[in-house]
Amino acid sequence: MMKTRAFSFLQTITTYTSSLIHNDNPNIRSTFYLSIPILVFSILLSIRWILNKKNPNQQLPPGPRGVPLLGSLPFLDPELHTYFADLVQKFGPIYKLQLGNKLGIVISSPSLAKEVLKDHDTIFANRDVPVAGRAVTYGGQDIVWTPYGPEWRMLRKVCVREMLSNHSMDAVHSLRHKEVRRLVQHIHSKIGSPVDVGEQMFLTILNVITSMMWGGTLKGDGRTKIGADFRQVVSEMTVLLGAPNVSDFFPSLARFDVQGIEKKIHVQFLRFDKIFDSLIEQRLKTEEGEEESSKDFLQLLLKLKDDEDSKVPFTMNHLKSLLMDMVVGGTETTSNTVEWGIAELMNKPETMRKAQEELDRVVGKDKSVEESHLPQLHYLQSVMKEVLRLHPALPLLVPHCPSSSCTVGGYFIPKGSRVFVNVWAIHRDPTIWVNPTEFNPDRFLNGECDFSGNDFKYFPFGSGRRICAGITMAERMVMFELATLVHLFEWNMPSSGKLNLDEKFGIVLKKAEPLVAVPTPRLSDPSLYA
Ligand code: HEM
Repeated sequence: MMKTRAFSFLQTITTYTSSLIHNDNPNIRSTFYLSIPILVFSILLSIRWILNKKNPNQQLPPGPRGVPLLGSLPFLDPELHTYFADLVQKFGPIYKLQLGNKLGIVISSPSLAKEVLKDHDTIFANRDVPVAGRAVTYGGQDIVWTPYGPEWRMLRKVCVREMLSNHSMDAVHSLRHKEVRRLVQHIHSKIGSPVDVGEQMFLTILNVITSMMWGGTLKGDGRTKIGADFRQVVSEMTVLLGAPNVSDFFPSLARFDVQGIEKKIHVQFLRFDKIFDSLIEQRLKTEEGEEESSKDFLQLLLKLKDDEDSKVPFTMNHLKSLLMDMVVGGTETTSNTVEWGIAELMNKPETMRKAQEELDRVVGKDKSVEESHLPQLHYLQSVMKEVLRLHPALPLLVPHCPSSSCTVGGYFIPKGSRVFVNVWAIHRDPTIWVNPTEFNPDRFLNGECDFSGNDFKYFPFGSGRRICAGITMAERMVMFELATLVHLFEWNMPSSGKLNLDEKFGIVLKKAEPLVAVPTPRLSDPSLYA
């Protein structure tokens, strides 16, 4: 039946075509020839559509229709994490969004996240490098954006082994101690006046990271002034990295940089690049005269660069990209988490009191918090987990990109799609969490969830091969800063201020309004603040 219909359809087309070709009117003939490419294109599109329909393995996930050419781009809300979460109601836990020429796939359930990050880990361990990411990492030569393969493995191994492992962290324990003491002194000097909590956390983690990397810290006036500049640069970079960019969705338009994102981020990039160049130059100069200088990360990297035997060459661009990853990737994520922690505790005084009681019990009222106390602070660990549940620093992780086409949730996911795993939405799913929007650290007290990425209802650091490279440092710094601030100070809003817990999306989630709070000393021994 089908065959007969197809045959008679073909016969009609052939007769009609032949009449047009042999038509005496030259206008009709030329119109016919002009319409051939359009006809061929339409036939090809129809064949693709029919094939997709016929083969269930090639069925794309559902999703909004969008408008011709642009797809859903005109409707994207800048608060991508909540916008994506809202669409789940209509399209379910896996849906597609046509973003210009790019196909976006949004995943919002534990079982689908497991398929992407565990079952098909190798395929999804790739990245779709945005123009802005490429611009700040010497063409995408860092850990975050390098495609999955030997180069990425080499970079990640270098970083984790030499700087971010438990062993390396233990070796530089005194640097963290020194910076946290400096933080306490600074806050104590501001007693009774408003303090920008996020800024102070940022300066502390920045100093920890830079002192580990090249032995440099900001002190005195420079700590606040230069540190605040650094913070602004990092913050602008992460906002630009998270912003939807026409150049990514229409690569052929990338050279026009329609929104000016590449230009803006390049300006910020140059500021860092200049700092890195001068640090490297200084280090190379001092090394000429020294037999054995201090073994910081930069020195190890410079040595690696000169190692001609290594299988994957380590270049100066790799070196600078790694410095960039640590400074940009490690600072805002960590400092925003502590800022959220203090804000949530201030908003729920009974949780603040519980945390303080635990600190008084474990540390005492006559001592300062040391890193050795942290494993015994079970309630505070639950506070940290709860903060990262409600406000995961990277709410959509870093988007993944399949290196070959595959099937997820029964749907076809084409090679090269941009895959957003909405960990923020999973962490607030009412079918998984009781009263999901309530800040309640008690839910973690049974020790059930950890950061290993094996539990797909809770994975603030991601999961699988691309899991965060800095978990050890992040955990230690968040806990150490949080414990110290809660143990030594009471925090209140300025009389004119109101605590605001709204979020603002960038690639890194932040508070819509910075937390500016007034500290007062909590303990009576003045030597704890010196
Ligand atoms: C609370 C603090 C932090 C959180 C919540 C966090 C979270 C994450 C997440 C969700 C990812 C992406 C995982 C994925 O794509 O699936 C990531 C990647 C990464 N993070 Fe973190 N991070 C934090 C702190 C740090 C720190 C302190 C460092 C280093 C100093 C760091 C270095 C990195 C790097 C290098 C990557 C890229 C890994 C790769 O692509 O292979 N992060 N982080």
